[in-house]
Amino acid sequence: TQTTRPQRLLAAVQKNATRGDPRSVVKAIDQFCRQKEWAMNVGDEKGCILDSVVTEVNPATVLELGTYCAYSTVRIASLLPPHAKLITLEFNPHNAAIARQVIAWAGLGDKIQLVEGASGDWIPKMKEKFAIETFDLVFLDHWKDRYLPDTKLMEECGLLRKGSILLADNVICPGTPDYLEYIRNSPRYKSQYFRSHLEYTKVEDGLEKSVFLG
Ligand SMILES: O=C(NCCCCc1cc2ccncc2s1)c1cc(-c2ccc(F)cc2)cc(O)c1O
Ligand SMILES: [Mg+2]
Repeated sequence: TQTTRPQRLLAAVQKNATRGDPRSVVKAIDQFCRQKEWAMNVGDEKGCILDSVVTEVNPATVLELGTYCAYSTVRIASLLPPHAKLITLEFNPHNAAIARQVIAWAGLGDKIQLVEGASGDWIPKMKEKFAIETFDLVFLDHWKDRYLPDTKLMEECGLLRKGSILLADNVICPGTPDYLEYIRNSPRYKSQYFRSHLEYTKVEDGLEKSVFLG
């Protein structure tokens, strides 16, 4: 029977990446997406911007909304200090199953907790279920029309502290106009746009980095 794109991406990781070497997993996925099939990973160009934000923030707690095949999950976790924790939410059970195997191949299982379900359901349960106070860094990469409601939900649930960083993918393509409008005009955030391109293409896209001011 026909394989899925995430299954073919996982096969490329298992064929071309070294077990326990997260950067080789990232490289194998980028190679697969450039040479074989496009996939909606943050990619290598925006990935470098992501790397610089992660190393600058040096977060102890990270929330990723939208795992897909765990490309950015692995990319972020490979830069975290020891004992730091990354929680990643994925809605699609098939993608989650593939992501778990990519995370295992990278050897990052002890830093990453993958949770299956919808952000709107899980955000209100974060504190009690995962003993989380607040997140130092949130990477938004899920449904583009959920960035704004979920940011408001994180505020309401007290998951953001003065200095928490939100980093949002795809603010141009596919685009998150209501989120950009809110976050750039709210007195509670200081935002900065990092211009780049849609993964593996020449189409404009970018990351919006916002600091919660409390
Ligand atoms: O949709 C995208 N990403 C979200 C997938 C939805 C997965 C979800 C995870 C989750 C977790 C918790 N609650 C709810 C949800 S929903 C996405 C799409 C494109 C793109 C760009 C140009 C195209 F022509 C076609 C696609 C590029 C990207 O970088 C993306 O990230
Ligand atoms: Mg994205």
